[in-house]
Amino acid sequence: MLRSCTAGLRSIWALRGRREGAPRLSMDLQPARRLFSTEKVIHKDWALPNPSWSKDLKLLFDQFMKKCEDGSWERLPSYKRRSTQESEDFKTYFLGSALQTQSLWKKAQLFTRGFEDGLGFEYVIFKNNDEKRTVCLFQGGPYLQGVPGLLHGGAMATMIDIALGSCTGGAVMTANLNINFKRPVPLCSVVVINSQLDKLEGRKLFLSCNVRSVDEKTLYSEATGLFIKLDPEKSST
Ligand SMILES: CCCCCCCCCCCCCCCC(=O)SCCNC(=O)CCNC(=O)[C@H](O)C(C)(C)COP(=O)(O)OP(=O)(O)OC[C@H]1O[C@@H](n2cnc3c(N)ncnc32)[C@H](O)[C@@H]1OP(=O)(O)O
Repeated sequence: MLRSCTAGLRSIWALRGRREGAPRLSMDLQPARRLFSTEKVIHKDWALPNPSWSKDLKLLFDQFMKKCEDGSWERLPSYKRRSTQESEDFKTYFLGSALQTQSLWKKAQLFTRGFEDGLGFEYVIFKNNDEKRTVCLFQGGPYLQGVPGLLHGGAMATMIDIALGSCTGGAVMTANLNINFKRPVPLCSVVVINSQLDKLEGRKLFLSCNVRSVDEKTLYSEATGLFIKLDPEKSST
């Protein structure tokens, strides 16, 4: 698996500098073109295959895309930033004025999408709305190392948080996350995070997930999470 990651990395370096938003490109661009390029990066859907994806990840992706054909599953797009009304509402109703400075808001982006292809978090989430569950396919790149050769537990926790969050809807925040790390995850390997909504109690959403290897033989982690639907009457900051 590490070998496939190294092969992927070679193509990443080959692509470096030619990708939208890469530092070498944007340095010498005219302001208007730079803005155009930035816009393209922001609106790009990152939950799609790129050359760093391993064979396992691509195979699973294709299998789930097939499941989407009858409408029972949907692939969730993923952006560095939301520019939707939903995001605006979140900003207006739930964030304090301190966080609303334009310059900060423009710079901010989802940190899992801040790495170049293959180096950090490569993932895609598929959702089954009827069954209130999601499947997240995740390949953690070399910049997510903790113990040498292994994925950092914090990186795994991040993905678990995102995976559980994908089973919710609307404006929610994580109130509690409880993870049992059962086996270490090899760096650059692909894991499958199966998440589900177990219970809805007023504004409280109780969720759980497990993280397994592609062949399902290894159980890496199990987790539960409590997410709270935000109350527009209260500010979160
Ligand atoms: C609109 C979308 C925009 C989209 C934009 C782009 C998004 C693109 C996707 C990114 C996906 C990333 C996913 C990252 C997800 C984070 O990283 S979230 C960040 C980490 N979490 C936080 O910082 C949360 C900090 N905590 C808080 O702000 C507040 O405690 C909360 C969670 C909002 C709750 O506050 P509250 O609304 O005042 O609720 P409160 O009345 O205290 O409690 C409500 C109920 O929950 C219970 N409760 C609250 N906390 C706990 C707890 N820890 N344990 C047990 N029970 C609890 C209470 O006991 C109460 O129970 P009941 O009395 O109703 O039975």
